[in-house]
Amino acid sequence: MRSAKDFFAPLAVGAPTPPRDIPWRPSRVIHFFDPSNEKMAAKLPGLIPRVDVLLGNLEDGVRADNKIAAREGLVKVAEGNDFGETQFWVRVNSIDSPWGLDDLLTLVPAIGAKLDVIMLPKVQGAEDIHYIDRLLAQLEAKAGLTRPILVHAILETARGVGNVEEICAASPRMQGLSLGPADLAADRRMKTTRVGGGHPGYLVRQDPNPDAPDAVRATFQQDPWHYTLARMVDACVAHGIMPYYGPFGDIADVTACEDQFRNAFLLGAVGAWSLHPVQIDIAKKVFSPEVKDVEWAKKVVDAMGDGTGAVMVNGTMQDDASVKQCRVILDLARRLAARDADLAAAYGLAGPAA
Ligand SMILES: CC(C)(COP(=O)(O)OP(=O)(O)OC[C@H]1O[C@@H](n2cnc3c(N)ncnc32)[C@H](O)[C@@H]1OP(=O)(O)O)[C@@H](O)C(=O)NCCC(=O)NCCSC(=O)C[C@](C)(O)C(=O)O
Ligand SMILES: [Mg+2]
Repeated sequence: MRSAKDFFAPLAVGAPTPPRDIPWRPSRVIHFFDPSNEKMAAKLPGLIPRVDVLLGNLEDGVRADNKIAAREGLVKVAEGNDFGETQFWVRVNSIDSPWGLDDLLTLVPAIGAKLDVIMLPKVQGAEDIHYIDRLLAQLEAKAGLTRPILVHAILETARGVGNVEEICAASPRMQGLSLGPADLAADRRMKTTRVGGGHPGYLVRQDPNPDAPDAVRATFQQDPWHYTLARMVDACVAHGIMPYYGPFGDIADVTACEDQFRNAFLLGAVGAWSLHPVQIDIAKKVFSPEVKDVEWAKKVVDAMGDGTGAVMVNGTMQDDASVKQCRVILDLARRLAARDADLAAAYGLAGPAA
């Protein structure tokens, strides 16, 4: 185990100092594209200003015979676009695959200065983060980078879920976690073949009515991802990093996608992935607080004065704890409003500096 005293020392001579805090930037939507797909790459100039995070995906979803084209395509995208306020991330291939090492050896020297975050799939434990932590420090030093690249882990194996705390704590570079529901379902031997979302068989049923034993009993679908997501949120918050819901594979079912994203938002996630342009606005809407909730939060914060004691607001008790809940909403609304004039107007909060 590393000493707490050198946790923030660079892991290679000449590498940038590891971050003490993960900077907050809007990340309601992480938009995935395949850099080997020219049609998708052609859409990027229009997509970049619409998304909080643009992510070039090199891993699953990219054909094996396109892996090198995708890596090279990502370099071209980085070189040929100005990302403005939008974050630029990559999902590299896993470190046990034939491509993971070359992804890192190519991308860090070529476009490391533009890459905000490297998303690492199939993380099993702290040892995977330690490996990439040292390797990135060596590559950053060699490339003369002055800003450390952050690391985001996908939780998509049973072992990864079991080690979630250690993964979050493994490096000051850790930026966040996403849920990988498809690989996780397979690894756990769950019997759903869907990419995220619910399942009609995963339900609870209303008790029988003794007066009408043959009456239809209502059923209520449950969320099979609730346990994992809640565990991720606790681990991330405990270590000062950010939890994200992952993908929702039923692109055509925009209603269920919105529901799944909202469940994650309510539980504490900061964003979700979009796999198709139709999911971008869903994520942005869901992960921005609703106007009525911002108005309520303002009202409670105003009524609570210095934030201590107990008062009644619209028939409900508010105290030191509930004002903190309201500040969570208001703080997020303020941060988003400061970057988005439309949200600022809707919330009645200060907008971007002119
Ligand atoms: C689902 C697919 C095949 C439907 O693609 P399509 O072309 O059949 O759809 P479409 O509706 O016909 O597309 C309309 C237009 O939008 C374009 N388009 C479509 N998608 C995008 C996009 N993302 N970004 C930019 N442009 C996009 C597409 O090229 C087309 O352009 P056109 O009008 O010029 O013909 C396609 O959207 C796609 O490949 N999306 C990304 C898939 C992906 O990244 N999968 C991996 C992430 S999920 C995962 O890995 C799991 C996890 C976490 O690991 C685990 O749970 O274990
Ligand atoms: Mg996966």
